[in-house]
Amino acid sequence: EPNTPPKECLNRGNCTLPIWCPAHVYFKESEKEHCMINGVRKGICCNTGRNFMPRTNSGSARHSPESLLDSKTISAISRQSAHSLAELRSNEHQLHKLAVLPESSPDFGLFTNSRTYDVAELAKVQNLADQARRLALASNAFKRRRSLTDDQFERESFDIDSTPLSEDCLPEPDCVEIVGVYRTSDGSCNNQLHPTWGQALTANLKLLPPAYEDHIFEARKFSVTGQLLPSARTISSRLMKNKDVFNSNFTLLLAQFGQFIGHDVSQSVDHSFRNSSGISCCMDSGDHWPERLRHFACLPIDVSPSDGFYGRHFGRRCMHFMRSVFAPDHECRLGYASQLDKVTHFIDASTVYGSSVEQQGDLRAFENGQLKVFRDFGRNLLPLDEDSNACISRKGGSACFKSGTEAIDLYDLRLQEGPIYAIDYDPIMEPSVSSEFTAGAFRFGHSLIETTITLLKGGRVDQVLAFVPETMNYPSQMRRIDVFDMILIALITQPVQQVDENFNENLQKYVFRFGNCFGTDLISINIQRGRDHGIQPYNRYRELLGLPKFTSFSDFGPKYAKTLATIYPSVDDVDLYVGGLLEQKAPGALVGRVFQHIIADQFARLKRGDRYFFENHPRINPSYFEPAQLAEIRKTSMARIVCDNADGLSLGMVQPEVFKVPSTWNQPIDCKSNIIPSIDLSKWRSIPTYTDYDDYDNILMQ
Ligand code: HEM
Ligand SMILES: [Ca+2]
Repeated sequence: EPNTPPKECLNRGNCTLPIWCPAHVYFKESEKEHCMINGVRKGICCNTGRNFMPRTNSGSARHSPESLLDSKTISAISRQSAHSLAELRSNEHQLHKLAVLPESSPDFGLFTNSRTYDVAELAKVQNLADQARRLALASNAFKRRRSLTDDQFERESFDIDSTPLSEDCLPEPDCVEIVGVYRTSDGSCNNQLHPTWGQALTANLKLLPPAYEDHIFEARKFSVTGQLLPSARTISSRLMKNKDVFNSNFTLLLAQFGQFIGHDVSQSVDHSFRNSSGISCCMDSGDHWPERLRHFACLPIDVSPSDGFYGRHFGRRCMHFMRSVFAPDHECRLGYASQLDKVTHFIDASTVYGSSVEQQGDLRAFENGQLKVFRDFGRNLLPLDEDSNACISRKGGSACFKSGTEAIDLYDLRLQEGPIYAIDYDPIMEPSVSSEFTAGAFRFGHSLIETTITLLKGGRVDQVLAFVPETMNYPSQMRRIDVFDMILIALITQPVQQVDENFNENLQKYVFRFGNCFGTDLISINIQRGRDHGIQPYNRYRELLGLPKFTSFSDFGPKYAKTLATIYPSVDDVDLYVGGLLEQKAPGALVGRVFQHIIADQFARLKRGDRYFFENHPRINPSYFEPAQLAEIRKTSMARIVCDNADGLSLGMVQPEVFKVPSTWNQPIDCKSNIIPSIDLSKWRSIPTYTDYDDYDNILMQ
């Protein structure tokens, strides 16, 4: 840089990372004021916009709709949106005779993956979905009546607190009732000013105002040139390949743990009929439903007649895709729709324990604080689920067993020296999961997976299993006594694949295939999910991060330029998921800059926005750990967790860094060795309590 920006913001706002200041993408270059964060990172001076984290909010316009419309009109809008929803529901009722997903179809598998099982939870989800849709319909009516521009609607916010529309706002949890020593099971009351932040069954946030076609909730459909966008399947089939390209540094455990964390923080829910059965978005014949018979939440993917797999072999023209349900806005405003996250956004092992008091009750033994277990050949497995259908679900991580089968506890994996307590809790940092993360960047993991997992026994190949469909949703494999160790060994030794345009063929053709000739295409689903969640095209995120925008397809590199140009009308149309997979890798990273920032932003939110983060100081975190306990926690490692959870049948040695393949510097050692330290639980035996934190700090200093 010819001239380094000043350390502080001289004229306006606070110095923040560009990703936390979406409003800057609206500034002209000459209006942008740069600054330095901690003297090392270039930041931007920020004080305006929505969904962003700077300290001041003075630049953003907040209106009450009453200042723009009289209360009679507001009431009319409220009635009208209730009426429109009722109409949608009555059409849905008609469809129920026609368009129920057959349970044997691959699309049913996809649906069970993103549905909700528990009757009480389903009712809650459907209620919230209705509220949110009414608000979306009201937003639409409001925008039209007031002739608001798209731009105004994106950047300004319209409080509806004191209007009849507020009936559909998210209810505030009553935090006073809760004795706040530990996390609540649904994540509520973590943030004391915004008790719904991070709570289960609340909205994903958006890093940029969404790219909805109508700026409110309809999925993006047209190119910036005005032409139709290419179908998600066209992009998948023309651009994505099935070559094996390994990354010989990292092990499959990295992918597995990534998926585990991903599902701890986010699970979207597909629309279903009121009685929980699946809605079919394509006719059994493989054609699209005529418009009038298509459910309002269906967003089926076009399949071209020349499609080499679904089209030519199976005569399909339509790929099932159901939209995620919406959630009401956290702050009771009119505006664009956001999607509902069923689980607690925080990293809190909700994959294991569930995201509500009811789910926890179901899993706990209520004896010595332990979980219920299923004793199988002398091993403790998770309890079996009475619902055999759950076998093809993602309920709590995996299936047939209640909750997750992943027998790993969540510990922080850094063995680092540093201040005893973290000091960066930030009560204005919204911890919610972003759509960009969960419906885009964090699905980079799908590219890591190779076709098979090889199980070894005594150094010989015992079984070669295809990830899809032979391991996915077949947890009964786990009951073969020696399989668990063999899987663990494979996870810590087999390398992942590179994050790129290459995918395991099964993920592109046979996901949820079961007994059928074909399954669904996860890559098409990911691209369509991005459009469903209103994720902006890739280039907008370059802008958001302060990176130069791509001006032509050749900026993606010669390898992709030609193919991209035959698919997309403009470089400004490239979907985030696609651009993120193709972008040049950042130094030392598995992914490129844009995915890297979106992922880093998310983990920063999840840590800094979580009052109960385990390292937080007792002043902040009421369930803090004693320094001696923290020291124990920090001793542990993923290697120790693998060792301690193995059955000890064939797994007796692991390399200290299990996310990396064994090497000269990372040689397998005996699980009994204290080179892989264990946690000393005796430090939890006596729990001193401090009433005065200054005392506490004095003890720390000694
Ligand atoms: C064989 C391995 C895997 C299979 C078959 C698989 C399959 C799926 C499916 C079917 C969905 C739902 C798609 C939709 O309806 O939008 C999904 C979502 C997702 N997957 Fe994977 N996945 C695998 C591995 C991974 C890995 C390794 C990661 C990350 C490192 C990952 C991250 C995610 C995320 C973040 C979501 C979105 C969750 C949500 O918010 O609902 N997956 N996956
Ligand atoms: Ca969680």
